[in-house]
Parts: sequence; C-alpha cells; structure tokens
Amino acid sequence: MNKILTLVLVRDGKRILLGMKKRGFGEGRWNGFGGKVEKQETIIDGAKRELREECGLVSNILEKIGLLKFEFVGDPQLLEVHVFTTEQFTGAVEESSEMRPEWFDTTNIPFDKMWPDDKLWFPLYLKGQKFSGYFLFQGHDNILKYTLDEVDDL
Ligand SMILES: CNc1cc(N2CCN(C)CC2)nc(N)n1
Repeated sequence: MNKILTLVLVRDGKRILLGMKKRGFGEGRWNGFGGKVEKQETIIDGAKRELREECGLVSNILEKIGLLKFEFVGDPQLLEVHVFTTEQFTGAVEESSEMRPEWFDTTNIPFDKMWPDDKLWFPLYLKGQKFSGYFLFQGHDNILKYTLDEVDDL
C-alpha cells in the first residue's frame, strides 16, 4: 500500500512560495508545503490542512496538477505524492516549526537546494502542464531511473 502524501505549490503571478524544511524528511531542502493525509480526511483536505499548518496560508481552491511516485532502493514503502497548486489564498505567510517560507521568482528556482526530481517536473508545472512521474532513488540524492509523462487529466 502506497503512503499518500501531498505537495502544494503557491503561486502569486511570477512568484512562487517555497519553504525551507527545518527537520525530518527533506530537511535542508526548499519545497512546496505538504505532508501525510490523515485517515479521516480527503487528500485535498489534507493538502489544505498542511498548507495552513506549514505556512499560515488558507486556500479553498487547490488545483490537482501532478502525481509523483517515489521508490527508494531498499525501502518497500512507495510514496505517492499528490501535487496541487493555488493562486487564490488568504492569510499571512508565517514560519512554522516545519518550514521557513520564502518567495522566489519563477525564473530563479533554487533547484540545487531542492529534491533532485524537482528540476525534471517543475518546467512542466511552470508551463501549466499536468504531469505524472515515477522516480527510483538511491538514497536521497541520486535518481537511478525515472519516467515522466505529460497528462491531460489526473
Ligand atoms: C523524493 N522526492 C520528493 C519528495 C517530495 N515530498 C514532498 C512532500 N512531502 C510530504 C514528502 C516528500 N517532494 C519533492 N519535490 N520531491
């Protein structure tokens, strides 16, 4: 059974809000906001909850834009990350125990301090193309193989 996780990318015109992960899985890397989906909630509600908990923003309109599946050599648990984006949100950006948020220009995404798969699918996201990918990792820095497809619906 795959572990269901969420990832929310917040856009404001040419800017994107990313968070520096302060601890745990992905620590030291910039990423969107997200986490586990609880048993009693839908995936999209889990995404909205994590967005608010991790950066203080509230959004009722999340658009499903991607599905990313991650396998790590030696770990039987497959991660299934449901990716959303929003351009409509309220509230003030605030740092949390998990994330230190910062706005980046979309022409200046800090890929060298992000998960290595991001540089592969972000260009599809930035041109408004939905995507579905599978990545086999060795450790947290090395992608052994991957597939990445543009899709029309998710
Ligand atoms: C393994 N590669 C990953 C994981 C990942 N996620 C994001 C969401 N997290 C809850 C779990 C891990 N995000 C990106 N951009 N790449």
